[in-house]
Amino acid sequence: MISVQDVRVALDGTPILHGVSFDVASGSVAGYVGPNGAGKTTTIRLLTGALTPDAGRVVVGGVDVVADPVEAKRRFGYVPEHGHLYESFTPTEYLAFVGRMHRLDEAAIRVRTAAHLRFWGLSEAADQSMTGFSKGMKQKVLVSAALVHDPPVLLLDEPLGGLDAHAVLQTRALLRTLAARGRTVFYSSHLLDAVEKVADLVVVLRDGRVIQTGSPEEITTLGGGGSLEDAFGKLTASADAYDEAEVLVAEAFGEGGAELRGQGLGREK
Ligand SMILES: Nc1ncnc2c1ncn2[C@@H]1O[C@H](COP(=O)(O)OP(=O)(O)OP(=O)(O)O)[C@@H](O)[C@H]1O
Repeated sequence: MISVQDVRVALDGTPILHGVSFDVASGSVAGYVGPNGAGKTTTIRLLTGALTPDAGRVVVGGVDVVADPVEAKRRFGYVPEHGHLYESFTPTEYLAFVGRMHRLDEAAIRVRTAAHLRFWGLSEAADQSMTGFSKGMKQKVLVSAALVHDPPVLLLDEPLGGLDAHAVLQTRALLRTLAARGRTVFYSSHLLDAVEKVADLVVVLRDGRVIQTGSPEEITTLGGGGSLEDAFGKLTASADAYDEAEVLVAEAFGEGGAELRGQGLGREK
């Protein structure tokens, strides 16, 4: 489970999170969504212990991240937005390296590495240097590395970067399967349709505050029906994107401006 209670953080003297609270039960997937700059990555940095809150409490896998950072780190796997892996390694070497850091025995490392690489269709590339890997292939290795020690909690920051349609489906199936087996999944993303399809719980963040928490159905109902994307637009009070695009094109190309607001000529049918 994950519990974040009344967390406040300032960075360089600027308050970024203003009393953020939410709970994610074991066996569920939480989608953490919010506009650019809302504070999603800052929250993940708190969950991983990379950042210490100025106030409040952060518990991951039942362990207080500030009080016992070493034990907390054993409880989660983390897929960062811009993950770094040692590209001169092969996937087999890299996953073994990560597994050894977690003190797994060699037999467990072999079994888990083979299973993960087979799942992602990377068995044939298992012993190739990752230097020439595509972004998606590297992302699959990063997800595998986050899971190699079978953590009770999985933290993902925009995990779908570079993944093709099939890999997106696989990721969704993997997250749902992990949740069904009792793991806790925390999934931060801008991709609302992806979140809608996988999450039991959606936490909507805006300007460093949780403005809504509920199932995808509850959030869309609160937003007046439609898709999670529509509800998100209303909840986060973002301007009508089609109106804004109209004004941009008009202003940038000298065809007038604000009077076009509301016409939304390019609007999808
Ligand atoms: N080191 C820092 N010093 C000062 N402000 C920072 C620092 N890091 C982030 N911020 C600010 O904190 C706010 C939240 O940033 P954060 O990266 O958590 O947002 P986010 O929701 O992950 O955004 P995005 O969706 O664009 O990745 C932003 O306004 C950002 O400018």
